[in-house]
Amino acid sequence: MLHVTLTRGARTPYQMQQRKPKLGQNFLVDDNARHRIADALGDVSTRTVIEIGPGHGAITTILAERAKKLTCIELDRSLVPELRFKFRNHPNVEIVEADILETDITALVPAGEKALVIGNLPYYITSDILLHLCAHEAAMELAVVMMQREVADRVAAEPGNRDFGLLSATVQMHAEVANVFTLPPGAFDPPPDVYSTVLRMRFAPRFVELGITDAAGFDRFLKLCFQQKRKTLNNNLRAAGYTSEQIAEACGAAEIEPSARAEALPLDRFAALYRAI
Ligand SMILES: C[S@@+](CC[C@H](N)C(=O)[O-])C[C@H]1O[C@@H](n2cnc3c(N)ncnc32)[C@H](O)[C@@H]1O
Repeated sequence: MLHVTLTRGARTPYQMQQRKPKLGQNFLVDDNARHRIADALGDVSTRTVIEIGPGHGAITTILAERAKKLTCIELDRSLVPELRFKFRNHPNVEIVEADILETDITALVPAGEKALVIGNLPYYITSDILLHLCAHEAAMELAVVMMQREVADRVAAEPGNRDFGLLSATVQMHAEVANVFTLPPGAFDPPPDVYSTVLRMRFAPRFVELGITDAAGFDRFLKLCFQQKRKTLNNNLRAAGYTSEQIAEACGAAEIEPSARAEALPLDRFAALYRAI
């Protein structure tokens, strides 16, 4: 007979065989941290919560006791039976085997409600997940998401900061972003090579306020402005096919120097430039 003695935080033989680094599987093993991240969602007793990548259920276990409804999206099919077994006595918990990027988040949220989203994200697709959340912003109030610290710094950066870029501008058009806390690699098993930061994103699209009627067109325009981060707006927009005259005129109307770089512009200036051009 095999006898295994487990210390707190140690993995069972079952869990060891489950780890798939390609799926970004760095499991949260710091007990205090998993409570802090769950607490950052606030009162969920009347809410629908969507968890991205429940893994072995570090955060799920806490929210299963608190949420009115908890829907967990897990891509790794070998984790799904374990999760379904673990939460078999929680009728409020649903484990869905799916790729979050292929999931219609809006369809998971009952009509008239706004969901809360939580996740210790798989880091290899963090930006894609953030953009996917933004695309479904109307169905959500808040997301509390953990990601590599450097990516979180970029998402939360303000104009003029060297971290401010396309990801910052795009996400900040859809949500107010706040840094919640940062964790060292030792909070995870296996420990990643990087620190991790939890961000709170409160969905509050700014398109109407900034006079943008075509959000998708504006997102595409931002990509052109940041095409080459170190180049001036004039050069990036020239490369995108605008003439010098068009750029000079639009920059004049938007009160921007054509020699400015996109990383220095606040969102309302991008909006003014888009409207003018
Ligand atoms: C960083 S782990 C977090 C696991 C767990 N929530 C925790 O904190 O310990 C990321 C989880 O996302 C899952 N995952 C990876 N890619 C995914 C995708 N495209 N859609 C849904 N889940 C995914 C992984 O299998 C893994 O369980």
